[in-house]
Amino acid sequence: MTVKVTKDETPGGKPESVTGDLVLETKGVTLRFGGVTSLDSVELRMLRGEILAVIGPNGAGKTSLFNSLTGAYVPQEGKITFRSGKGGEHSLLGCKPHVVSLLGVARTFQNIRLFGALTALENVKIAAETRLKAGPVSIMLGLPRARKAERESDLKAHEMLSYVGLDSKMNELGGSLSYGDQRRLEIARALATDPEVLLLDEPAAGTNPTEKRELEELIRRINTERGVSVLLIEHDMRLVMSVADRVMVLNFGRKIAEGAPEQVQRDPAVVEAYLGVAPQEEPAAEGQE
Ligand SMILES: Nc1ncnc2c1ncn2[C@@H]1O[C@H](COP(=O)(O)OP(=O)(O)OP(=O)(O)O)[C@@H](O)[C@H]1O
Repeated sequence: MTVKVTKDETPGGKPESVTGDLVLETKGVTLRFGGVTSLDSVELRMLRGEILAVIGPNGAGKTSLFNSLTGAYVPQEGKITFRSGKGGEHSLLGCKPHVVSLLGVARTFQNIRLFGALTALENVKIAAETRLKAGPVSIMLGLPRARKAERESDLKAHEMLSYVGLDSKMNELGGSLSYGDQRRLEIARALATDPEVLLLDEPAAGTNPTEKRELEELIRRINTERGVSVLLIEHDMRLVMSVADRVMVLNFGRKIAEGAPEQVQRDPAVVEAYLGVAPQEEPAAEGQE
């Protein structure tokens, strides 16, 4: 794999919330579509407070894993457990996506899913409202509880747009924003649900080099300032190697490697998965067998 790997120093270091306990765990997760096995006994162990990247060639099963963790797909076998920092252990297998979000696991999508005809602010407010306790009846009747919920979601949406650097664009339509801004808007929307774990599916796809650098900085801030554990799918190896604490590699639905970025990039199985051929042996030095 021809990527240069230097793990940048994280400004300010890791938050104290990195405790080393498991926040998300899968055991033997297997997902099949007819004859295609897109996940094959996948074991994921994500520590609270870490940035864990999931990489692998096209079709390796990365998005299938995200979809299984967030309730969009229901694997035929295995266990998926989320351990909330607020206490409680939850099985996510077969959970409805909105329940997964309420429990504290939020995501963005590889193919951006925003309401193009709503403003940036409205897009984030919708997500913020899912956290609040006002039901449709109290909203229709304009009851005090509903008005309070409306104010809170408005505040939250402003806060999150400002956090991702989109406050000056809050009244622009989601569909009219640049690709990089749409990706950040998706992140703001996910953050508005106050997640403990954030799943980012190819957040750098389609962004320019400046937007990539800003994204890298944003992912670090979300992790260090907000204490959010980040699971990251990304093809941009420079970004992965720069922000990830650990990397897990999938190929044909199976985990083939896991470890520190610099360790994983030297792993012969990973090099082979990316290049399609086994790495060349170093030629023996003269005088050696
Ligand atoms: N809904 C589905 N129906 C049928 N097959 C699917 C479905 N979703 C995923 N697959 C198959 O599962 C395998 C893994 O796909 P997946 O999208 O998870 O890979 P990926 O690693 O995310 O790929 P990429 O990097 O290209 O996004 C592929 O063979 C794909 O065709």
